[in-house]
Amino acid sequence: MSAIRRVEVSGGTTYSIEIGAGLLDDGARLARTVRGRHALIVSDENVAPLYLARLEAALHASRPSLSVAHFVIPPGEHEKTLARFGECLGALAALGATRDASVIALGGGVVGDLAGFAAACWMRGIDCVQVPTTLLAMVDSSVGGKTAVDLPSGKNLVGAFHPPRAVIADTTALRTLPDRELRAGLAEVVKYGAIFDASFLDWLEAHAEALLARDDEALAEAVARSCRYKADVVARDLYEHGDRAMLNFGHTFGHAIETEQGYAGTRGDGLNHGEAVAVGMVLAARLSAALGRASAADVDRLKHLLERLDLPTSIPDGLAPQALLERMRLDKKADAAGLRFILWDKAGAARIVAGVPDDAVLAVLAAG
Ligand SMILES: NC(=O)c1ccc[n+]([C@@H]2O[C@H](COP(=O)([O-])OP(=O)(O)OC[C@H]3O[C@@H](n4cnc5c(N)ncnc54)[C@H](O)[C@@H]3O)[C@@H](O)[C@H]2O)c1
Ligand SMILES: O=C(O)C(=O)C[C@@H](O)[C@H](O)[C@H](O)COP(=O)(O)O
Ligand SMILES: [Zn+2]
Repeated sequence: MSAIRRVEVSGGTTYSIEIGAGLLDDGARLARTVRGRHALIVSDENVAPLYLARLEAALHASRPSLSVAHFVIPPGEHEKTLARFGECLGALAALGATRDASVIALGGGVVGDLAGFAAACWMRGIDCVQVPTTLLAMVDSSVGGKTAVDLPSGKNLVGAFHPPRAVIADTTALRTLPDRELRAGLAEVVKYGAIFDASFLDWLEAHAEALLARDDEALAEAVARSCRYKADVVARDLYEHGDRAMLNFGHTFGHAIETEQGYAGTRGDGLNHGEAVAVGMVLAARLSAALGRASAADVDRLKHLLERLDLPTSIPDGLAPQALLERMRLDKKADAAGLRFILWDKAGAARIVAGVPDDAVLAVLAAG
């Protein structure tokens, strides 16, 4: 087994993110994170045939007394719903899950958000162990404790902050990830450089080809560095009263696109989350430049890097600017005073900005 990278997350609850090849088969490591007698593994129909039996076997070998059940949903953002959340709670009830039970989220961010929210709510909160299998989930959604489901009216509108008990990321799972989903994860990786550290953008520019070619070392390094950026801000601001909102760079635009497209991304006829964030980051960067806050050169740099990673950088056809603006009004950063955006001062430095005129936003949306 190659070296395991470990990132500690503090801020209320403390837990470890462990990143390495082969961790899915490390039953002892998995079992150490699971208290009690019951564990419900939540997964989706793409991931379960690949990894569920392995995870169950590893757990059983290490803790034969553990009562393990699974709840498997169809794949896709359109499944991150209150209805599936209810079914997941039903699966916990059928298992007889007590307050020391665990939910194990085996999959991408959809599974992680849904399973995490079920864990947050079952008996007012039980453990959730995140076992991310997409790049996006390894670098972002498995960390930090944001859990949620979508409503037709907006992304992640029903949820809770519920930090995981542990995150165990087996990087070999990335070998089966479709190219499109790998690229989607890279969008959130670029986000960390864009908001926190221009030197990480340099690193990404130097390693773009290696990442796309799934070089093990480059991917593991990208995961670990991303987790460190996220752990750092989550430790300071778990509940997103301040700096954590930087992680929403590109998301006000991106979530509006996903919602307006009816969460069609993973069904193939819309943008998935990472793709929508890629477009959203370019729009947020353009808005920053339009308001005199960032240079055109930095906007071009970001766009060029995303293009090299084969990510979309413009709004898909058929989405009206006014409709997207209306979607943004349910963004969770908005308050009684209106919308707030994460804007750029320059590459590697972002801030939350209120009072952005609708006209400026509409102009950016109209330019695509
Ligand atoms: N909670 C957070 O902080 C946070 C952060 C970022 C994103 N998110 C959420 O995460 C979701 C997006 O997550 P995602 O990009 O992982 O999408 P996803 O969960 O839909 O997974 C993408 C696709 O890859 C498949 N898949 C997963 N792992 C695989 C593997 N190893 N091999 C083959 N196929 C595999 C899935 O079945 C799915 O079809 C969105 O709902 C987004 O809102 C949450
Ligand atoms: O962890 C965070 O904080 C983030 O904002 C990470 C985002 O990448 C993620 O998409 C998150 O789910 C968005 O949160 P929301 O509060 O805008 O729904
Ligand atoms: Zn995101």
